[in-house]
Amino acid sequence: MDFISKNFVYKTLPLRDLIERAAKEENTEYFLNSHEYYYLRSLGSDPRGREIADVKKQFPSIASDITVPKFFNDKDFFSSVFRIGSSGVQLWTHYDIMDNILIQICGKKRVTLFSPDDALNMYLVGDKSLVIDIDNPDLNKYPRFRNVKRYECMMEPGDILFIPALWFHNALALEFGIAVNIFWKHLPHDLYDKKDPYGNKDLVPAARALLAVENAVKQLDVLPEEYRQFYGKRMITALENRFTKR
Ligand SMILES: O=C(O)CCC(=O)C(=O)O
Ligand SMILES: [Fe+2]
Repeated sequence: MDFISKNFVYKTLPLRDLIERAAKEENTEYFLNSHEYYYLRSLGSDPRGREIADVKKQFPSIASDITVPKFFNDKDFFSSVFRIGSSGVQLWTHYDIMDNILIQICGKKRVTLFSPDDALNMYLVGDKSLVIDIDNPDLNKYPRFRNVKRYECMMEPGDILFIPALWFHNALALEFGIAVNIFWKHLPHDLYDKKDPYGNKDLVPAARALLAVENAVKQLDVLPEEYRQFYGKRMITALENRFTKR
């Protein structure tokens, strides 16, 4: 999946049909073409997406099939999300702001992780990396991606991967797959954005800081280009001096 060219569309299907279609490479019933891929990221039942995904609430008859390991306190639970997809679907590299366990239920999946320390090498737009093809990256366009340290694992049914908050991850399904991931709040709850059904909005102080930077950059717009560039560089220096550049 490519969030830049948007090579996907959102459609509705009963869960049974989704599973049947996603498990096959070719389908007689389809939306766009008989070889299309499917990916479900479950949500809450509120169509405006304000309810939080919870397998226990939205899929009560099958929820007890999963035993969630006790990695966190019940009061910190945020959401449990179904991830069901065709073989070959690759989810773009992104970070989430909560600690997370990804439970693989069926199918093989390759998960590639990059440390938050590599944030400057990831070419981020929001929570996503512009480097879509991590196996064959365009190093002319994204030269610093050459420096990243890559961590890779193969997940098989029954495997659980701990994905710490801020760690970039990219998931490539090597077979039709069913997974559930669970996000929880490992920081004081008031730091999290209350209107965040996906669990991927930046922490409140971080979002404020990012907005302040954008506003600061806008202040320079009234200056001649030469000055804008110069003070842009001074801002970069100010930030570089405050944060370790790894
Ligand atoms: O398994 C996937 O398809 C994606 C998993 C993911 O992004 C997550 O657990 O946060
Ligand atoms: Fe994720």
